[in-house]
Amino acid sequence: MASYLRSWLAIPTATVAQPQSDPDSPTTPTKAPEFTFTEPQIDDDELLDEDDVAPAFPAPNSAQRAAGSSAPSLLPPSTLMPPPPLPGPRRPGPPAPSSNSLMPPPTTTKAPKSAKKSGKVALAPGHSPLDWAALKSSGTDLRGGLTGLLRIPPSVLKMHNKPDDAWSAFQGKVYNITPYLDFHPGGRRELLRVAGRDGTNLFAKTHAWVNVDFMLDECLVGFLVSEPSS
Ligand code: HEM
Repeated sequence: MASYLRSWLAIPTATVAQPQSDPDSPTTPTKAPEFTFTEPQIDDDELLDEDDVAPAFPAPNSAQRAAGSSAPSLLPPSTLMPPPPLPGPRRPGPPAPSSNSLMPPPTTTKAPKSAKKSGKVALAPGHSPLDWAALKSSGTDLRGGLTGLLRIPPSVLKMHNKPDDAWSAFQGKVYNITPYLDFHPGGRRELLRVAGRDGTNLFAKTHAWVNVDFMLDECLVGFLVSEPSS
């Protein structure tokens, strides 16, 4: 096969017909060279190359050939390959823990020493974050009766420092935190620490990742302004 392809890829033999040079007649037009394509001679035997030869069957080293038969046949068991050995008994593994084999390895039973105690409190039933979200979107007044937003100086903020009337400022915005007290995952006491004052720093130290603007948007009462000069 390969030699057949080679013969096709080879440049065909070209015979160039030389123009008849006649020195006496210079006006004779010069003929263009003629190309003659010579078809390659393919020997029939060449068409069958080693690539085309089918693999021997049965394979030269097979049991069938050893038995002297060209077709598969039922051979006496003595001529067949022996079956693979059966898996033996399992090798003994590492020794089982002495106390209870169902216990996890001792390395995972101890709590990590560096784990910080969570400051979260158990919220009363009906005070989950989902309940807070539901309350916010219920249309209930969470601003303590205010209809507009106020300009609130620190002296006014200070006056709202009781659990039933608690305001706190976070990043320049003043919120009525009273309705949120029982919903705060960190507990009422923690949140009341910032009642009547700016809680921005304490908030950022505790959980900067919490979105206060979103959590308390319905509790916004106004904006923190500097004390008016008298
Ligand atoms: C009014 C603004 C506040 C909102 C909306 C708020 C909201 C939250 C939220 C959503 C969590 C749960 C955080 C989490 O699961 O990762 C939380 C936890 C907590 N908050 Fe607040 N918080 C506020 C103010 C404060 C302030 C001012 C303090 C501190 C004085 C505080 C102390 C805590 C503590 C200690 C936790 C528990 C953190 C933990 O150990 O997981 N929070 N708060």
